[in-house]
Amino acid sequence: MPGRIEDYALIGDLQTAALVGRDGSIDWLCLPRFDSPSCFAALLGGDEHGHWRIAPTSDGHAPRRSYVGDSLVLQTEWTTATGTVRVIDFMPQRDKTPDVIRIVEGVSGEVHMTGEVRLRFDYARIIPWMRRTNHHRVAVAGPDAVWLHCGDGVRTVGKDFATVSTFTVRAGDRVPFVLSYAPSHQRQPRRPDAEAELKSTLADWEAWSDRCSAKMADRDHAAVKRSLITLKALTYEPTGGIVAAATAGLPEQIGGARNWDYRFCWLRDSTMTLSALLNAGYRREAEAWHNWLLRAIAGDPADLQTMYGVGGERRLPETVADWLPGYEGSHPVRFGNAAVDQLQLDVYGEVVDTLYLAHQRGITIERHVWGLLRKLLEYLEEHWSDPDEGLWEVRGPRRQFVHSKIMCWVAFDRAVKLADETGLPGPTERWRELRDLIHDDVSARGVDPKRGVFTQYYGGKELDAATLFVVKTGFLPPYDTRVVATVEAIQRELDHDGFVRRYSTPEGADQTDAVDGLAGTEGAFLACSYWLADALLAIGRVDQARALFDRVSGLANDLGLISEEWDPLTRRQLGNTPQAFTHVALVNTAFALAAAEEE
Ligand SMILES: OC[C@H]1O[C@H](O[C@H]2O[C@H](CO)[C@@H](O)[C@H](O)[C@H]2O)[C@H](O)[C@@H](O)[C@@H]1O
Repeated sequence: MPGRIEDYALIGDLQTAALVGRDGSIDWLCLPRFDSPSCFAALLGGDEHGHWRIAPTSDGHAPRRSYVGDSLVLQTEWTTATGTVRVIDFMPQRDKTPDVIRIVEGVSGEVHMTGEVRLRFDYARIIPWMRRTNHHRVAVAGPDAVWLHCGDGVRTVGKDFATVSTFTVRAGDRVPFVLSYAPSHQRQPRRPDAEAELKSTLADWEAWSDRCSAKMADRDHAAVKRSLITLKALTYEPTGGIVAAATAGLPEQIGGARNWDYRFCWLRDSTMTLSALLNAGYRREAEAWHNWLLRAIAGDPADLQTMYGVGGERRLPETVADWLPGYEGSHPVRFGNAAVDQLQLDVYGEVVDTLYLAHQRGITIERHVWGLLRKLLEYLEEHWSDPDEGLWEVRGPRRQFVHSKIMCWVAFDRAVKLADETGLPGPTERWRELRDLIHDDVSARGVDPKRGVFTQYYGGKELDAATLFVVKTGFLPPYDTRVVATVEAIQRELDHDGFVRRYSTPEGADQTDAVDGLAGTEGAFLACSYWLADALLAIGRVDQARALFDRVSGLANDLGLISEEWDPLTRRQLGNTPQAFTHVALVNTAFALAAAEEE
């Protein structure tokens, strides 16, 4: 049985990531990439779906955990009746093969430990063939091979298709375990020196963290730093692509059907991530992502997708893994994501906005990039008034979503600014006209005439937290009465016990007539809670913004990690974890608060 979502820690090597539970069990690991099939998927079922636990044989619960400094090296410490033991978990930034290293360290007394590795390939569909070599156990099936080295002197036995070890650590002992992946047709990969890798992994992360040049309030420092490290950990180093989260299938409602695969690069999520990294001084990441973007979207502008694979792949077909029970019975479990085929017009605005931010931070917009941008805007000129699935990726009918239109306005607005500020040639008069046309259209059709608030879609009555972008993007000034009325209405009516729902979902599990076309309901959407704090700041309500920011950030687990949503009733995190969208929003609100509080 997996732990609670907030029980998990993240380790990773900038190409993939693993989730480590409080009980010392790695319950999620996909190799060799974020979006590869898993070899540990206990998270979406139980131990039988693959896991690797190392923990004291008895008293194996309630450990203390922390990351070592500003790194992604995790240490979990248990105090038992006979002594204290620490397990240090990390993945070295990759040289050739992906490695997971676990060093068991005796702190005091002596502790009897049990290790159990149950490898299951292809999302737990395949039990690999295990064999023993001199120093390793190797698991092979189809294209994959995993090599496991258990510390010198640790005796292992095969039991129920798992490798089990029992050993005792005494104060001062350090017992390394190494799991390495290689394609099965290749030779055994080089076994890394665990202690040397620990040193260099710590040094890599500390050096990266030291590059942060952002200003923030002292009280927000730890949360922001951890969020930035998490965002970096979600970046696929070889290409610069940024995944929305490390996991697939974690539910937006426990036991519900809203279980999606987030191990892809959404233009929306990654442009926001990029802004946060740029604002924190991480220019190299910005340049890498910028290049990833240009490769990913190259071609016909009509083919622009909402999301891509980490290498820029375009086909991400959604399949149901009916052999997996799902997290606490939340099924179906889906791999791939059908939202890839949707029309989400907001992404045009997000892409142009990010290019504008990059330009403001000194990154040159090259001529071929400008050419691509002009083509995108030609396409948008023809299509901005089409209905779409919107940023919430509804699976109901397409609508005229107000947020999508606001972001189309952003696309033309930023293009005009870019042309004016760089001197790059373009039909700026036409872009100005389109910008004004969209503004008029949204003002006329996106506001409830009775209440004077922005609605979710043209002609609707419902609210949508995404309309807070009306002030975030500069579409309207903060003192506009429609802005203030919308902020107050969202604060009041989308409230979910002090947090914010993204839009209203009907109660009851069998209703599929909701705008999103999905059965069931969901928790408070944490990014939206931060967006409300941003909007409150914009309209001068700094104290309310601070209180909301602290409340949301207080939901992070003991390691500073947050998933997509929160259920205030059961007080549990929900959805994929850790989620870039939430951490980005945390970082951006912290920066905005720092500026407002300094004033
Ligand atoms: O709620 C339905 C949709 O949920 C997912 O999308 C959400 O996550 C994306 C990644 O963080 C984010 O960009 C989007 O705005 C969110 O709505 C899921 O990926 C969709 O397939 C699903 O329809």
